Amino acid sequence: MPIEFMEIDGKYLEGGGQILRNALSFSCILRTPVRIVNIRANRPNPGLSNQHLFGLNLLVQITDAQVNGNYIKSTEVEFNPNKIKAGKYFVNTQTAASISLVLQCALPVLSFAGAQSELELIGGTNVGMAPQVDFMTEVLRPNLEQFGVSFDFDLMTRGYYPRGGGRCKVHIPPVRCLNPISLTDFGNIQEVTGWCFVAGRLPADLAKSMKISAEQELSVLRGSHQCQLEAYKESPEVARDNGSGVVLKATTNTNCTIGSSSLGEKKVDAQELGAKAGRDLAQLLSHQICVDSYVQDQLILYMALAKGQSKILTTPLTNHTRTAIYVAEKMCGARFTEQKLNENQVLLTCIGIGYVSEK
Ligand SMILES: Nc1ncnc2c1ncn2[C@@H]1O[C@H](COP(=O)(O)OP(=O)(O)OP(=O)(O)O)[C@@H](O)[C@H]1O
Repeated sequence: MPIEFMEIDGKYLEGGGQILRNALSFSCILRTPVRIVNIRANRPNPGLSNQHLFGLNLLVQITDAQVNGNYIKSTEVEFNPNKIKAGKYFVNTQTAASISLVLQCALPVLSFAGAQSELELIGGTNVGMAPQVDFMTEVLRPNLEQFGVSFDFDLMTRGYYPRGGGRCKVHIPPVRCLNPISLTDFGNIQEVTGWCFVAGRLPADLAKSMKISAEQELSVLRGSHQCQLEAYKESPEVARDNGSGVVLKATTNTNCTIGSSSLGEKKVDAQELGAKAGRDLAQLLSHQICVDSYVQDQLILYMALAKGQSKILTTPLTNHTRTAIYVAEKMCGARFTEQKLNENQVLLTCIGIGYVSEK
């Protein structure tokens, strides 16, 4: 019998790599064969790039999938997974391809593997257009924990653009099903924490200046919360190349974790790096939203699979989120409703399908 593939249009709205990752993750979990066409059609370099190909091939391994089109620049992939296998997996991207984005597509799949898995990843830990690994562990993870999903993350080395070489081990415990979440009450800010780092030949003073400018922007926040930012230089054993950045997070007494970040380019304007992350976080907090705009799109798949109604109070929806909703609704039949409360706040509700893993 010919295989019936569900077709996902990779040029829908955002038209980037995330459609591919989400479609593949759903495909593995639901055992739905999927054909993704027009991959990354809205990007200047369409088709699979390194990070996408390594993510795809990892999922091929995890599910013994039959696959067509898994090569660089491919704009169409057919993917037919078998059962998810828990185990030890290793991916060396040999570039600065984002470790976080490889993890983004593998985490939900391995969470439903029925037993603990270990994933060793080599690539970029703090690179542009992707969550820094610190954002994954400090900001995204506490949000995912509300669904019952978690992971342990051991960072051995950091990898920056262009050489990469960052290395981590991720341990992923199994879950059978996901709790629905309700993140709609901002409450009061409890604590603001953050990390301002430099590495390689960059002087430690730059990190201090990032910290000062971030603190200045955060000082507009009212309340009795603690603000504790660290400024440091990575040791040469951990980071061999030049790199710099800031990751900030705020927690509230109602279990919200909201983050912001910035990443240094070749020429580092330390003051602006700190100020940008500080300004972004201060603005999110002044709008009293519970889920920031980068966590927003990364929760869609989990909301769709959770049992029953999930609700998040968040920023106006990003194109990444609308795209993730398109994939989720098409692939698993979950239903999302968006209610605009005002210019800065949207209430996003989802009736999840209550997926339960086979094992
Ligand atoms: N600064 C950031 N902080 C946290 N998350 C981020 C940040 N920048 C991007 N992301 C997340 O990374 C993902 C990027 O998806 P996207 O499809 O744009 O990227 P991609 O796979 O690198 O492909 P492409 O090259 O096609 O853009 C999204 O989930 C987005 O929320």
